[in-house]
Amino acid sequence: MTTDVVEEEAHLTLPAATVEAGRLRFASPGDADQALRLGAFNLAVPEDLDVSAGLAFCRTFYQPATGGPGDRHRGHREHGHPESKLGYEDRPDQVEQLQLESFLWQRYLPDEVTAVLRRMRELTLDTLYGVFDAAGIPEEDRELVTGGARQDTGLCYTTVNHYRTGLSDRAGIVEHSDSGFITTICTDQPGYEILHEGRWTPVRERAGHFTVNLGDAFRVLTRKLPRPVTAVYHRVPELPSDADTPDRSSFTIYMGPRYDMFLYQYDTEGRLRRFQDFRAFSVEKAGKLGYEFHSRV
Ligand SMILES: O=C(O)CCC(=O)C(=O)O
Ligand SMILES: [Fe+2]
Repeated sequence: MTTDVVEEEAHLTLPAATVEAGRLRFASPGDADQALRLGAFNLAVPEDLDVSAGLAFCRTFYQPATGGPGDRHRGHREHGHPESKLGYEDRPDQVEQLQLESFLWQRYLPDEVTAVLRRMRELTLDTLYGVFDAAGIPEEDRELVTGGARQDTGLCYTTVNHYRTGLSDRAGIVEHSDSGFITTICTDQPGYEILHEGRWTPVRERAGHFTVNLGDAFRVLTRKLPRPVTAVYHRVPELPSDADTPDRSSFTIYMGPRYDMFLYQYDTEGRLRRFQDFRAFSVEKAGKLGYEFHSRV
């Protein structure tokens, strides 16, 4: 008798959390520990949040403008977004992306998309504060290190990603860590992988959940604390073109320091110190990874 051995690629299941009445709750204390160590976890999509307008926008933003000048669903490749320091980017991987600061959503995006993003911004803020709790960051320091995330005076933006499967011989999105404190990702398909114990590992999708990444600003802040946070290295490998499957979409909410601020770090005695100018840090990081830093920042 022969036994068929099905080689299955090892998938990783991320720890899970929910936000209830504005407070982040991990499924267990073990999930909280693992989330900080991995720098990634799943966050339940609240029952009253319908993300479909956001995913629909991922499938139209790059299309040529057709409607009147007021059509904010399309035409973002050519738009220019003069008010934004970020805007549209045709990247060297499969992704073309639109990045817009939160104070510009109302101006440039369809109303129903702005509504979804605002709700996700609230959720991301509650989640950030929950991770600060888990990492032991004193409440009185949070305004300073985030530049006022609660008042929306830090840097908050959305990234809208279209994975162009027609472009072959390039990654979906190249490996990177996110630069800020936190990124909440909503996607319609698997593909997200993290570097885990030295191996690129696909992450199992958890239905009804966002993926949350913790970034460089968190890693720097907590490096010398008893519970250091990892800035998760992540990527999406090249996605094949498939007539039966629409191109992969994702959109995110990012929160980090403003580029005119400092990154901070606790020393071994727990004293908060300036670490590095965040813009200089970002330019240096872009240089190491071989890409151009936003020319308008
Ligand atoms: O699309 C994804 O799953 C990840 C996107 C991402 O890493 C980013 O926008 O920084
Ligand atoms: Fe990312």
